[in-house]
Amino acid sequence: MSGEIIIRTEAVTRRFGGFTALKNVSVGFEKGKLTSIIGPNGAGKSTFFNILSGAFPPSEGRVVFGDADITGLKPHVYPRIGISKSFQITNIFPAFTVLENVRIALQAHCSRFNFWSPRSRLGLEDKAHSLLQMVGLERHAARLAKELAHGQQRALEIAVALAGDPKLLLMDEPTAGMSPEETSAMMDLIVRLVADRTVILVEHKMKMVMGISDRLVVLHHGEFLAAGTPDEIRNNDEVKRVYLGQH
Ligand SMILES: Nc1ncnc2c1ncn2[C@@H]1O[C@H](COP(=O)(O)OP(=O)(O)OP(=O)(O)O)[C@@H](O)[C@H]1O
Repeated sequence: MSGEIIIRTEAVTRRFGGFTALKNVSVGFEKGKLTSIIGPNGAGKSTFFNILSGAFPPSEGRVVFGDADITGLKPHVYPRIGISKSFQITNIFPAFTVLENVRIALQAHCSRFNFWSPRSRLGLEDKAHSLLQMVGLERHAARLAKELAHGQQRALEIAVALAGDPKLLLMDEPTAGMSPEETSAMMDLIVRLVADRTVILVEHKMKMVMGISDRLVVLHHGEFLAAGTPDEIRNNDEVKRVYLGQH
């Protein structure tokens, strides 16, 4: 690994009662890259993701973003420091149009003063349209969010997550429940997103992550197993052993 590290964990452990779901995990994530966190069922992927995204703090260890220790920072502060996460369609207002959903998200990131000036409102409208273009929903701008197909709702959710122009985007299973066509559209979108920012995702679909990731982090039984490029991971004997018999 040669590039600048945007976020890292230092000896992160997470316990739930007497059970240790994550043990002493230290991982650095490179800036401007797409890194996927993989591992068999119960490996600790979601727990690790939740610690990175601030959903809950580690029992031990630290999370460092840039130079700042963000361990235990409340989730609502994350967008302000440049970290967004995309994992729930509940971020969307179903009875509002696609455009309104993005506009509301943009407004949430504007100061009141700026928002009411006619110039910034115009800017807001343009920005909303360009975000919709980015995620491939421009032609659905006037439709109600609830009328969109599942894959399109996830794309809208990503536009909402991008409204704060995050440096780091965290995605939990972005293609969950998607058809093959929707999965392929989402993969294209994720690759486009990485042109301007860092993306970390958790995903079960191995073929997908192998195809689009710059780097992979493999967890197993709550422990760090390996990190590297898709080729390095594909050829890693320990990883092969862990995935043997799985698909
Ligand atoms: N809130 C919790 N309370 C108790 N145990 C938990 C909790 N969250 C996770 N675990 C346990 O921690 C372990 C790791 O779970 P986690 O969901 O992080 O794994 P995962 O790799 O995301 O799994 P999957 O691929 O099945 O989604 C599992 O054994 C799980 O049962």
